[in-house]
Amino acid sequence: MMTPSYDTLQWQALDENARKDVLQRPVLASSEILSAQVASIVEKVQEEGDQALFALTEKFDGVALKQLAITEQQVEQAKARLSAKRLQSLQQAYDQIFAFHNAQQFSDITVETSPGVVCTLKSEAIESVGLYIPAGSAPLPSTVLMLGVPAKIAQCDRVVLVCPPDKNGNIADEIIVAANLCNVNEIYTVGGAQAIAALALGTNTIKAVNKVFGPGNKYVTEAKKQLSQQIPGFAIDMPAGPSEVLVIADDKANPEFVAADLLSQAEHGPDSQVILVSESQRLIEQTQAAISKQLTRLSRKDIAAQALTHARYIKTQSLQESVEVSNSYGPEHLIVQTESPQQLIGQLRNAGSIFLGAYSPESAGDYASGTNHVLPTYGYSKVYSSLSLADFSRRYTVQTLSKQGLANIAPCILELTDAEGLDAHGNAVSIRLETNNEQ
Ligand SMILES: NC(=O)c1ccc[n+]([C@@H]2O[C@H](COP(=O)([O-])OP(=O)(O)OC[C@H]3O[C@@H](n4cnc5c(N)ncnc54)[C@H](O)[C@@H]3O)[C@@H](O)[C@H]2O)c1
Ligand SMILES: N[C@H](CO)Cc1c[nH]c[nH+]1
Ligand SMILES: [Zn+2]
Repeated sequence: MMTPSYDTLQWQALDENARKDVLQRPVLASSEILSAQVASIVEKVQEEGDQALFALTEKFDGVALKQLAITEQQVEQAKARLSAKRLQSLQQAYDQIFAFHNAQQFSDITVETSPGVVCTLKSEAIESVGLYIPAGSAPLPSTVLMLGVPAKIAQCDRVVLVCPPDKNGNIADEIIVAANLCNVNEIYTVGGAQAIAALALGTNTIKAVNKVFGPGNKYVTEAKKQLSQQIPGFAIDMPAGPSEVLVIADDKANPEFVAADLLSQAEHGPDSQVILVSESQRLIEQTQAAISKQLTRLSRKDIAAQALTHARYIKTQSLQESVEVSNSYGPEHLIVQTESPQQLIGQLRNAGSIFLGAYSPESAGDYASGTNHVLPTYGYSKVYSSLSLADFSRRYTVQTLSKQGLANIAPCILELTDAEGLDAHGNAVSIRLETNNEQ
């Protein structure tokens, strides 16, 4: 097991460059090599289609698959193997996620911006969507619900799920059953960058989709980025990479709770990043002691210990300064365990999902409170939103102007077409007002 780092950094003592270094994501260090590796996987899928999917699965997942598609019979078998308790928990999580996302339904917005000028904002489901479910390190059925529930509510025509195989070539029963709860139409056993390439480019077996959703490791995230830049009309949800959590805690926080929260994300993978920011030296030291004690009891202690080698413990001068550190890092998850966390809402910026108070662990949002756990990482929470129902549809506008409505705004339009020197635009307005057209 690797030795976690327990250095405490005094924020005040760091200059601007040192502060940037401290808040850098660990995975970005090798980005050029990563980009070349992923580009060659994408090229192989483009050239060889299904054959590449089988070959790359054998190379990276260590299994020789006979087929990619999961059959209806396999879905029924997966259901039959799960215990009643597990089925009931999947159903309960589904119901709560459904409740929160169903409340996000869009209604048309119609505004008569000027007499006779009627503008409407409408929404329509994206036709075909691909859901990436990570399973390299741990199979994540909870992610199926986070992606499948909004896709179902949005009524996307075709919902395709991809997931890497385990060492026996299988997808976890819980993933298949969760997909079935969400009415997913197709399930394929393939993961990594090659799965994203198949969804974006299409192969004989896996037809291309319009948009790919879901988190994944650095290969998956890089493939999403590259393909969305290369293929016109193909989109991705967001860069949702290795998990991150930043905890702001004050002197009154329970160090055992804080340690448990940090470990809960450290166990995702060696690339996960966990950060504690506090103005209390005592709380930091007690949390470090609690981490080293709790770590030894975890089944994934080796993975968590690796992530803890780049953990950060940052001592600030005040709660206000802790908030500033968090805002400049832009964490995927932000947990606030302070005396009055509600008072910080409004000041807390750039976080994908915020958990307030001692009894709001991130695990609640990861599984079952109802919010979405697919969230921007790498600091993209500064510009991307957490996943929601809106991501599964597109908005478009419709407008209708009466002749009088057009006449009312014609002087404004003509003045501006003149300013831009675009006569044909102006003509498309004036020709209508000059013509006696009864239609
Ligand atoms: N941001 C979010 O919202 C969110 C949510 C859930 C999970 N996550 C993150 O998702 C990630 C899941 O990662 P994972 O690895 O467990 O599963 P994964 O399914 O993302 O990746 C596994 C695949 O990676 C490919 N791969 C492995 N080694 C490779 C190599 N050397 N070269 C090329 N391809 C290779 C393989 O094809 C394998 O199937 C974790 O980092 C977790 O923290 C993020
Ligand atoms: N914390 C992850 C997002 O970063 C989501 C997850 C799934 N299962 C457990 N956790
Ligand atoms: Zn998690």
